[in-house]
Amino acid sequence: EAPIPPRLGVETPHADELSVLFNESLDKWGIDIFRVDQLSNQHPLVTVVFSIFEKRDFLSKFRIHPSTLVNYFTGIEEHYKKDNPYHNAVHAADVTQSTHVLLNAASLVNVFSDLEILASIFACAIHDVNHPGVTNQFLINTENELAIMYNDMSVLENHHCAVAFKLLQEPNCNILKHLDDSQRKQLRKMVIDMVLATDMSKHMSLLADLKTMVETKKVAGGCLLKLDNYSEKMQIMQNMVHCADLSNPAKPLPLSTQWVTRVMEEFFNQGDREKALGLPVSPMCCRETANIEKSQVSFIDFIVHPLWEAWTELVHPDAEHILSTLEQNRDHYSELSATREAEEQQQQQQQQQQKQQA
Ligand SMILES: COc1ccc(C2=NN(C3CCN(c4nc(N)nc5ccccc45)CC3)C(=O)[C@@H]3CC=CC[C@H]23)cc1OC
Ligand SMILES: [Mg+2]
Ligand SMILES: [Zn+2]
Repeated sequence: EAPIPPRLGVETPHADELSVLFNESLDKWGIDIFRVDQLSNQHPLVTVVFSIFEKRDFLSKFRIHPSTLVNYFTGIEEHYKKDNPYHNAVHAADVTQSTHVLLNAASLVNVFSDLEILASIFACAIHDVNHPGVTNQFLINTENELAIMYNDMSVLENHHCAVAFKLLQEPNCNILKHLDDSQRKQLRKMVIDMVLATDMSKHMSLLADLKTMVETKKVAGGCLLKLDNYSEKMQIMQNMVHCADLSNPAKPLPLSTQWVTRVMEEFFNQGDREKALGLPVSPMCCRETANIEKSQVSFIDFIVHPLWEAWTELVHPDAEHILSTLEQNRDHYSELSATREAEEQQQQQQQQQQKQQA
């Protein structure tokens, strides 16, 4: 019989501290996921997934042996590239835990079945697996084998799904073994639909559909429609995972700034490679000219805030505190960028004066 894994799914000398942290904050927006990474001996994804599955009683509901769960998500975690500054297992753990919190919104209670919740958590955990640390456009521009494999269509997102489902076939990794065929087929379709929707090129159409749903919900007297058809329910699940994927600027500032440093480092590494290859450098990827604070303000204004505004309306009033954190953070970056701009102008004036005096 397979051995029972350790309490939190991972061997760590900090097991007590980690279980205190989870008891306090696993269900909270703003858990320090970087501390979870440290306390879990760099197994943030395994321990977050294991703890969420336990909390939601998924091991018994879906008859998943704890060692199978640990084997599979350890394999997934190993396929997240540790030397990616941003798209690594900590990001996957962050998106998974964030979605776990969003699912607990009062207005979403009884909307999703256990299978739909399992699919959402699973989709988050695997949504960036084996990410190469560059964008779809870079893979397409360099005719990378992944772009050839997926004909330039949602190249990364197709790859993440394929890697995750292939790993299920490894020995003692099939966590879906005791689902019946119909459940397994439904889960596979839902996971693919959610992961493919994390491609930023789908953002505008996803948001448009969400806004339409919010409008119809208003008409239906404010409560969330009893969503009976698959496409409406999947729209909400896709937007929920997409919100979690775009949740960095909506987290407490000390967490948000760490994500900014990480994502810009990953973008700058791509910019270095584009320069070396004589390719045009992608937006926000040039370490010499990028204005980090300005990029955050426009990322929030054009992309993150419109999405979270719509999500907050959909689940009103459960996400108000998230939207206000996002707005506070936006003002912080905007003030920072104004101060930096003023300093730069002052320096230029001083340099001009020194030139004139010389
Ligand atoms: C913490 O801070 C960030 C975290 C994640 C990302 C992410 N960014 N993106 C894209 C987003 C839109 N981008 C813009 N391009 C162009 N031409 N113009 C723009 C003008 C204003 C804003 C954005 C853009 C390209 C990159 C991903 O695709 C990642 C993968 C999936 C989800 C989000 C990720 C960015 C962050 O800060 C900038
Ligand atoms: Mg992705
Ligand atoms: Zn992601």
